[in-house]
Amino acid sequence: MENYEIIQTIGEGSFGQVSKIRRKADGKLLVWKEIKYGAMNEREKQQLVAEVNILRELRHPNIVRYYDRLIDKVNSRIYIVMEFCEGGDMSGVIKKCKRDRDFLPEEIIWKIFMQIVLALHECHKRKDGKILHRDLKPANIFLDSSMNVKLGDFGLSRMMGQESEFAKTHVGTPYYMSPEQITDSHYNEKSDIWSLGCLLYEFASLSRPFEAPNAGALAVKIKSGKVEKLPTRYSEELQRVVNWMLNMDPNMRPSVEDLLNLSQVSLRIREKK
Ligand SMILES: CNC(=O)c1c(C)[nH]c(/C=C2\C(=O)Nc3ccc(Cl)cc32)c1C
Repeated sequence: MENYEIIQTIGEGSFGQVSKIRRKADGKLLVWKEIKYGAMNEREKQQLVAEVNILRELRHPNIVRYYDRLIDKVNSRIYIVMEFCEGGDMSGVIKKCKRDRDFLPEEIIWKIFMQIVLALHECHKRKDGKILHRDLKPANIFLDSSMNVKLGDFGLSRMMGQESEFAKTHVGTPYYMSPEQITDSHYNEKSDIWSLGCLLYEFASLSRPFEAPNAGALAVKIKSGKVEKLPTRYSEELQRVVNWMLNMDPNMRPSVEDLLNLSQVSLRIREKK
């Protein structure tokens, strides 16, 4: 801990406080996420260690970079040191757009979407078992200083997924939960695609596809499969891709590969190179 200086707390990440820190050796700005593991049982602790090890392996320009982990045994806390993204998270961007009544230009939406698809591709393509995000939402999508999009909080979600006791005391309203997760809480990569569909919907309409005051009413809405159309300012193509990902049948949803081959996405991947 002595290698870092805490600057300020910048957010309540899922399951832990996120603070902006400075590495003393070179003054580099980073963040750390504090996770209190005192209340975890043995299995959950194993899971946490396994998932931090997953984080360490993920190296991709669109995934928040893991730098270090510090264990404070005295206070049963683990600190995960990660990349600082000075643009904050997409939930902040969406709130600002809403406040200013300013829709995101379609061009920007596709650029953001393309980078998240690339990040998911990196995780889904892994040899030894896919890493499923399980918690794709605007608050887990970060922007760095050059507007590059970074998927954050990766991997920790298995440990913190709905099924774990530890998470039960921490999880918010699961707005992006897929229909199959509600019925048989069966989670696979097509559930990540459902959440990605909810994300893309929210970037365009600045509101969630399914809103409800509590988890019960939310489940009814998600199971109804009814979704408002996007604002008419956006193309048919954007509407079609959202509808494709929000298909009630997981098998009818696109794979990450299908999304990479979309003209709107592949075009921008080539532009990036
Ligand atoms: C208002 N929000 C901010 O100012 C903000 C900024 C500038 N950065 C963040 C958050 C992160 C950040 O900058 N890097 C991160 C890596 C992992 C996680 Cl879970 C969160 C972050 C936040 C919440």
